[in-house]
Amino acid sequence: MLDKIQQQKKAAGEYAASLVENGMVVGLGTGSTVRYFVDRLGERVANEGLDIVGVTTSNRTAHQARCLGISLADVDAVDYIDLTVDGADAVDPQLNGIKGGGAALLYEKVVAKNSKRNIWIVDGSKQHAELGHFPLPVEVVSYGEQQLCRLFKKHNLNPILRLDEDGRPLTTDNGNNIIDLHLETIPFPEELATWLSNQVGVVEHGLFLNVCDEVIVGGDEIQVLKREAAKN
Ligand SMILES: O=C(CO)[C@H](O)[C@H](O)COP(=O)(O)O
Repeated sequence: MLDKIQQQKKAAGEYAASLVENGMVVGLGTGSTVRYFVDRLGERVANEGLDIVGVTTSNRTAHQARCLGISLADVDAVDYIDLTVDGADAVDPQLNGIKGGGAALLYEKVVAKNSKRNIWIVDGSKQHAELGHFPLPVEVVSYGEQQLCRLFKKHNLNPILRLDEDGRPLTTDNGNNIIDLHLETIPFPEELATWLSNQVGVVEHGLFLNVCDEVIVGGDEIQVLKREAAKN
């Protein structure tokens, strides 16, 4: 029996899978919500002969998709991605968000930037009036990461190097590490994003601004939030 949050994740994932059409190149995000989406896509491939090519954002999702018989292509082997479905850790009313709780933010951003349409699938707990509630992941090269931590501390960004279950610095699929910034709020996300991108040793940050076109919130009734409507 799934708890309420899992039910919402499943509902959002399965709804998003119903939007995928024959012939599409589909970006496959990462995380527990995307897992439901990919499961349902796999069912559609097996039962309906749905003909799609997936572009994955992590080794975990690639493994799941392969096991389900979903054809995959490298991001560089396709002209563009028709639709990417991904999860999010926090979403604000303008459909900006924080991603990277699952440490896949770099490939997620590369795939999102090469997609015509980006949909995020979330449970209700991910919606916030302002970003910052969820720690902001920053992917960094390991060489000099303590120097970056000191710099972030100096700027009151409350950095904590993310550890794996063995207590060692967590390594991403790209061999980098993650520093989480524990911020109460992010009043100026654009400025923070630019500042982070300018720091040597930062590979990517988890602020996804003006990326998402639609958010699907799972529940007894599915809510679909659209960027155009959010802007008005
Ligand atoms: O950004 C991500 C991974 O890097 C995930 O999409 C995000 O963490 C949401 O995960 P979940 O669906 O498990 O709540």
